[in-house]
Amino acid sequence: MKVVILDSPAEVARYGADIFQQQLQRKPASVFGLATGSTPVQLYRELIARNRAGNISFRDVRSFNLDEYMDLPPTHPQSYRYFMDSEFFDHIDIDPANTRVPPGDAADPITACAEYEQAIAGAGGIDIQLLGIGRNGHIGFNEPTSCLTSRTRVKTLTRETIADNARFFAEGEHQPHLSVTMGIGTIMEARLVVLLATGASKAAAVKAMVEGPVSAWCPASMLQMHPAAVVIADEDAASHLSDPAFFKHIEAENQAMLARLGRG
Ligand SMILES: N[C@@H]1[C@@H](O)[C@H](O)[C@@H](COP(=O)(O)O)O[C@@H]1O
Repeated sequence: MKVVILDSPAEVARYGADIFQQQLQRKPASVFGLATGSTPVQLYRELIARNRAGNISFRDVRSFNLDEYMDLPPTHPQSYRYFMDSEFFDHIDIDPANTRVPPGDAADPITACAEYEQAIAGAGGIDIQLLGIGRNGHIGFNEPTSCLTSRTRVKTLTRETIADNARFFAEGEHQPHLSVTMGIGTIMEARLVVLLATGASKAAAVKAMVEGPVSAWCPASMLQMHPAAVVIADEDAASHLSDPAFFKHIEAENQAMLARLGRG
């Protein structure tokens, strides 16, 4: 697991956007696994700006989102489909038909989850999976105790996650307690995983993910087993790590090596 610690959320967004840009230059028809939440919004804005400037194109990209609430119609402002359209897809040159979000409103979610997995496999698998992290270490909606090899399925949200996300719902408004999420096994099959973490509220989860035992109590800790996972954290989110200076040293060495190889 590579850990990159940067000064600010803006730098986290730029570093993440650079990874997507390099991937698009290598493979214009990339398959992206995308995430919602407040953390990736700046990265999406950065990608939108680069798309508008003509530096990158999403014309041939296909995308699969990580998760969706159960029983919220795609037109609901808190649905993740609505979020992705309004925060990202509506502002870039992606073909809307190539964007998929898990089937939260399917009449038969079990069959629909299996079809979602088949669609990812049919697209050739995910090149980059973008992730945020919940305060309890969840990724997607894979809450603590999730099976570490799980596939796309219906998941019950913890009380903590429901409370964390309540800020997005109006008082008295129905807030789903169920979700459809890619599984941890699904995420682990992505060729590259990029997890963004910003703010002090994520510091304990980041420490558990990076330093803790691999455990279903911290689903993100499974990324320690991924051959190509990059955690991009700001100083606040990295503040509980035992030795942040070591990760900075590694990154400086990596950048120097890339510069020597002419890939900086
Ligand atoms: N299902 C999403 C996750 O994919 C996201 O990573 C997490 C953190 O959100 P935020 O980035 O707003 O802190 O919240 C939600 O529960």
